[in-house]
Order: sequence, then structure tokens, then C-alpha cells
Amino acid sequence: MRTVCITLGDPCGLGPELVVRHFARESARRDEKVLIIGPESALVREMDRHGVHPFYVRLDKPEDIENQDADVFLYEPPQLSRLGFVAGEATREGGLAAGVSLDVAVSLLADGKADGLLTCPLNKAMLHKAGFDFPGHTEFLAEKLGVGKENVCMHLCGHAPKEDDKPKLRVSLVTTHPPICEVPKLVTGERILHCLRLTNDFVQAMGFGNRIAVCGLNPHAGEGGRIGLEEETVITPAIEAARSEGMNISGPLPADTVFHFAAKGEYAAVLAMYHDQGLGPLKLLHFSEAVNVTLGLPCPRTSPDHGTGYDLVGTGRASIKSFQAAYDMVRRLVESKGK
Ligand SMILES: NC(=O)C1=CN([C@@H]2O[C@H](COP(=O)(O)OP(=O)(O)OC[C@H]3O[C@@H](n4cnc5c(N)ncnc54)[C@H](O)[C@@H]3O)[C@@H](O)[C@H]2O)C=CC1
Ligand SMILES: NCC(=O)COP(=O)(O)O
Repeated sequence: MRTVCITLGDPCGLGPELVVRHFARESARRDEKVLIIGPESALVREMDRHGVHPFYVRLDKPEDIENQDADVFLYEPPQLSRLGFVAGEATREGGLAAGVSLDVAVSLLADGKADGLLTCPLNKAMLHKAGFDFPGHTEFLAEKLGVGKENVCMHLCGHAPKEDDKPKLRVSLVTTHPPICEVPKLVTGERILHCLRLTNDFVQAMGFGNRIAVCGLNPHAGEGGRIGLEEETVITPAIEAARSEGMNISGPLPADTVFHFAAKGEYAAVLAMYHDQGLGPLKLLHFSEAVNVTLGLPCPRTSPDHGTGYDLVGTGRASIKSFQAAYDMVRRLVESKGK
């Protein structure tokens, strides 16, 4: 039987509320084991707020998940049990809880005791403040699962598994969280080709099609070399290499227009060169419903597309759609990996 871990992320953010609201619905219970990892006090806070009864069984040791039947379980790392978490505030404790919980999930995944991971949002600055030197989950998981951050690709899928028939935007990123001044040197041919392979495999496996558009880095995709040379020297050779492997790639295309056509269904995915180039259009169209998927890890990892949403904690106004889509997606990826 498969096991999906859910880390609560920053307990001061929306994660605990989304988990409680999701599992409060009887229909959310499935045929697999779900192990929630994080501080119980944050779940209790949200259960009280939403009038929800406990829906999980506590485990003293995370590895005990192996001997259980299908149900929802909670493991609270002992060092988190005495910490206080202030709902809606960015604190070092919140970053510590997120990092410690993620470490537990990594151990289970690395030992084959869990099959997939859904991460609730954390605060990147607080994660760092708590002593975890990673700019996000993507790099944390890539390094700690032994893959290396250069070998994974952040993909934001505006497509929940239970799909209506409207086209959706899907975006992969060549670079994830570097400062913008470092982007040009990180946009290498090797990295583009690797991201294209991962994206191509993903969109085809999910049945989304196979045509992928690649953005330029410079305005107007370099205007034939008059506004920058990366398109001619780096991006086009990588696209040609991908085509020679049989991939269906268009580009480099000006990033100011390509998303319009991708959103109409002309491309299964767009490969953007940097975070805001790809995620600006994605969130404009699909905010609070898209799923963040890390491609290239040894096991599936998904996440809602939004952050900690501190301003919404306790207001009841947060959308749960992206969390639910991330849960459906990780289950689907875990199932298809097992086949
Ligand atoms: N996967 C992760 O762990 C992610 C973490 N973050 C972190 O989250 C923190 C806050 O980042 P922000 O840029 O403020 O992004 P944010 O997504 O937390 O908030 C941006 C806006 O979206 C709204 N929002 C967030 N979640 C929502 C939901 N479920 N339903 C409806 N509206 C929602 C918020 O109220 C806010 O107005 C940062 O520390 C950032 O690093 C951001 C994105 C992803
Ligand atoms: N904007 C999405 C994002 O930055 C998510 O980062 P990560 O925590 O999934 O690495």
C-alpha cells in the first residue's frame, strides 16, 4: 500500500488550515496511508477554529507508518512539541518547524518508507533563519535526496487531474530561485536540454500533449542578436539538440506573446528562463488552483502554487483548490510510478 507524506510547512501559515479543511471531508479519505508531519498544536488550532474532530492517529515514530493500514496519521517531531507558533506571523519557529518536518519526510522517502510528498508552503526567509540554507523546497529536496539542484526542474501545472476541457497553462523553469542578476549565467544549454527532457516526459506521461515552447531570455527573443546573444549562442543550440532527440519544440519565442498562445492550448507546456517570467502569467490565469511539481526527483513531490498566505490565516477566505489539486496530483503520480 502506498504512503503519501504531507508536511505542514510553516505552521503559522495556511498549511494546517488547508490540511484540516481537506481531511474534514469524509470523501477525502482514500485507500492509501497519509502521514502528516508537523506540530500538532497548529492542527489543533485549526480543528478548533473549524469545529473539526481529530481525523488522524498519532505515531510515536515516523517509520511506524510501514506497519499501518490505510488511514491518516500524524507524526510530530519531538523538538517541535514545545514551540509556540503565532498564526499569521513570520517567525524563526515557523521556519524551524518547516525544515525539521521536511527532514523527516526526506528520510522516509530515501528509505523507501514513503512514496510521495505534498509540501504545504513555508517561508523561505524563515527557513534560512532557522539554519536551513536552501532557497525553497525544490533545492532542499534535490540536495537532500541526492539528486542535485541542477538536475531537477520546477514545473507549475495549471491543470488539476480532474480537468474541465478548457486549455490550461503549464510552465517549467530553467532557473528557480537565483537573484535575477545571476540568471544569464545559469541559463546554459545543458540545463535547458535537461529541463526539456523532464518536461517532455511529464507532459506526455500525463497525456497533456507533446508540443513545448521555449522562451527567449531577452526582449523579442534577442531580435536576431541585436538585443542580446543568448538566444543564438545558448538557447537555439539546446532546442536543436532536443529536436534531434525527437522532441517537438518551438522557439526561442518572445516571452511577451508565447503565454497567450500557450494558454489557448497551442503548447502542452512553456519552458521559461526564470521564475517570474513563467510564474507571472501562470498565476495571472491559474492562481490558487495550479500545482507545483518538482520534476527529476526520485519520487513525486507536489505543492500548492501559493505561499504561506499569512494575511488569510484564520479568515476562512483561503482557497483550498490548489491544495486539493496538489493532493490529487501526488496520488496520481505515485500510482503511475508503481505501475
Ligand atoms: N511552495 C512554497 O513553500 C512557497 C512559499 N512561498 C513563501 O510564502 C511567503 C509569502 O509569499 P507571498 O509572495 O506573499 O505569496 P502568498 O501566495 O503567500 O500570498 C500572495 C497573495 O495571495 C493570497 N493567497 C495566498 N494563498 C491563497 C489561497 N490559498 N487562496 C486565496 N488567496 C491566497 C494572499 O492572501 C496574498 O494576498 C514567502 O515567504 C514565500 O517565500 C511562496 C510561494 C510558494
Ligand atoms: N513560486 C513558487 C515557488 O517558489 C515554490 O518554491 P519551492 O518551495 O517549491 O521550491
